[in-house]
Amino acid sequence: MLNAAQERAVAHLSGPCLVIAGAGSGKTRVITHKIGRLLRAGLEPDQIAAITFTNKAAAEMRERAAQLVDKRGVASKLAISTFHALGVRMLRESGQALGLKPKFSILAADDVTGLLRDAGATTDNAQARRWQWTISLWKNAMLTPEAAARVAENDDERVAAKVYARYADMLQAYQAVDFDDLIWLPVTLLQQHADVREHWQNKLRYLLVDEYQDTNAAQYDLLRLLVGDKGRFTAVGDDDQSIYGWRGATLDNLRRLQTDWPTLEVIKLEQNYRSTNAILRAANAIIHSNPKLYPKSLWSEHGEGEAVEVRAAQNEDEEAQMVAARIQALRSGRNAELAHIAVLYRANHQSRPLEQALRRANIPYVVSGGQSFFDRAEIKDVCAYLRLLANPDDDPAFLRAVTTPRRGIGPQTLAALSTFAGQWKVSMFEALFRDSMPAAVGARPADHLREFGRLLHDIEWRARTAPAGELLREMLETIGFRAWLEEHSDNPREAEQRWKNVDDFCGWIERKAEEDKVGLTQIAQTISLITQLQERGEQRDAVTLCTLHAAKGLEWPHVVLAGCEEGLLPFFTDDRPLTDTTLEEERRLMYVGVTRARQTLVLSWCQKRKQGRGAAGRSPSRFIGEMQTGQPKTSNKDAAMARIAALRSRLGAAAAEESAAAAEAEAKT
Ligand SMILES: Nc1ncnc2c1ncn2[C@@H]1O[C@H](COP(=O)(O)OP(=O)(O)OP(=O)(O)O)[C@@H](O)[C@H]1O
Ligand SMILES: [Mg+2]
Repeated sequence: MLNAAQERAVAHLSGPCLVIAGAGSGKTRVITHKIGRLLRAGLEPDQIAAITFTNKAAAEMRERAAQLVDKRGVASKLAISTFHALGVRMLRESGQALGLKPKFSILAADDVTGLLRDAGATTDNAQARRWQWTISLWKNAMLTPEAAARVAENDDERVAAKVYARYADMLQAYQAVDFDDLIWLPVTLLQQHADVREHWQNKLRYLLVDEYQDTNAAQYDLLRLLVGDKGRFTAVGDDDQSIYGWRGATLDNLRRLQTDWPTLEVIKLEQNYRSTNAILRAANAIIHSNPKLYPKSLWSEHGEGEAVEVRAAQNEDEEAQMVAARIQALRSGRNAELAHIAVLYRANHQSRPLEQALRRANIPYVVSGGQSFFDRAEIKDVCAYLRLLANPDDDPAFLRAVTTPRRGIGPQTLAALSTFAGQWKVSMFEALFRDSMPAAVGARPADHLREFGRLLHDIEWRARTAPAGELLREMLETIGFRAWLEEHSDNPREAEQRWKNVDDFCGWIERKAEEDKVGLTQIAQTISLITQLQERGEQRDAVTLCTLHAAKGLEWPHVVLAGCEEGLLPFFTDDRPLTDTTLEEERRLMYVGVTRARQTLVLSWCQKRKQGRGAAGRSPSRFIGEMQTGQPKTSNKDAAMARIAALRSRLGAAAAEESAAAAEAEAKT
């Protein structure tokens, strides 16, 4: 169940303990087992606090802990949560000391942007977001508005500090906190109020922290204040998986742990229990190029396994089709469950072509830790029309479509229509055509409603002959959807992006209709089926689509890492060129991705990718080269190795050997 080193970490209860080890070596397992050990040592479940990085990870940990401590009800009392959720709890219970009422509200990111627009007396959303970013960094560095004003280095920052001061007053007046406050207010609370500090130190007798490498300075302070000088805590982490530097996470926290607690027991785990050696070799080779805080090399007893594959595609659509084909091959060839397959990527926008290809191939999927293309408001709006076409009795779809755009139909009218439909036991759409409907909702609203009904009837009728894409575009034109988007977006750029999404969606419908030789109504039926399944959460056997950041800590038997290209992974642009620091962080991100795979791993990249209105040529990620040679290289050699990778994947293994040998020779010179 546990190896010797893990057992040592679990058994060490007397003082502070740090487990520092590579991916898949069982760090999270140490935490769950240690929870069990602490319970057996006599601690009450609510005296144990375990901190994870995401809510999803917290839920998973509670599940695993429940299996270990078979007593019913015990696991639900454990304080397993994210740092932020712990902060909420502390503020609700003890925030009065800071003048915060227990019922304070927590602002979402766009609420904050709105407040900052007011605080800075501007309508410029982009400017407000820049302030938001700066203020967030200040809060994470524990700087008050006054302190921020002192450290501000230029005019922009001085203005931001003024906005910060006004924003802080607004929060106080509204009894509201933002996300960053959830860490630094508890820190302030514990620093300034000895009685509160004592209270929480007695309440939480043992602290366990997963993914410690991604904590920031404020979180470290919270940890230190909570455990006091007794040092009753265990932190586990991997310096090679630190991927939140851009949000202020700092590896200094690993060093600080050793200086702040001289008795710290540091335990390393070497054996990996997750992956095959082919995958681990790739991971080791990539991370080898980064400077080392704690050198380590992963190995496992899972045998060599299948070679890591590199595949090139012409563009992102072809890449997505290739991913879909790969999934089908895994399913039919090896009987793989869809839940055992993940497609990972660097940037959220990469999910769009992937989602479209999976839908076209009827492969169920879930998008985790990011927004699905099909979840975007504008796409859901269009889908509401399609769902209504597929099934006129779909009342939720009716409600969305009939009010998008507004058409002069208000909530009262809809409430009256709903009551009327209920009396007649028909759907709202069908109710539109009952003779007594106008009497129930009023003459004018009835006209608007019927006009909407006629529009849909007309589309349904024409869908029998007209090509799907054309019809859909025409419908969007008729209802004035683009103008509506413009009205309901924060700024022209956002409106344009949203319209582009809709346009993409129409293009996708067009292609699907041509390929499957079907009309709009049939397509609408497939779409509505998948959409509803996803909304009801009934998608148990589904492929996971996930950004690399959200994939941390998770594992799947089969992984495809899409978009392994220069510019995307590592990510950089002309405005944001790579520095040593960002390149190292990108490399760790690649390492996180590669180490999610248990049995098979495919890395794919595109020779061309859409950019603005055109498409730009791309070259394979330097990390592919690093993986294939296993050596850190000079930049010259990089380019040659990238060409080798390109050749190998383009020509297929056998044919590539000859050309690759030539390129390899070139690389040596
Ligand atoms: N001693 C062990 N015996 C058998 N399986 C183990 C052992 N330790 C860990 N595992 C398994 O290995 C896999 C990886 O473990 P775990 O997720 O705890 O690693 P981790 O170090 O937290 O990885 P990451 O760095 O990705 O978060 C899991 O499936 C876990 O159940
Ligand atoms: Mg883990």
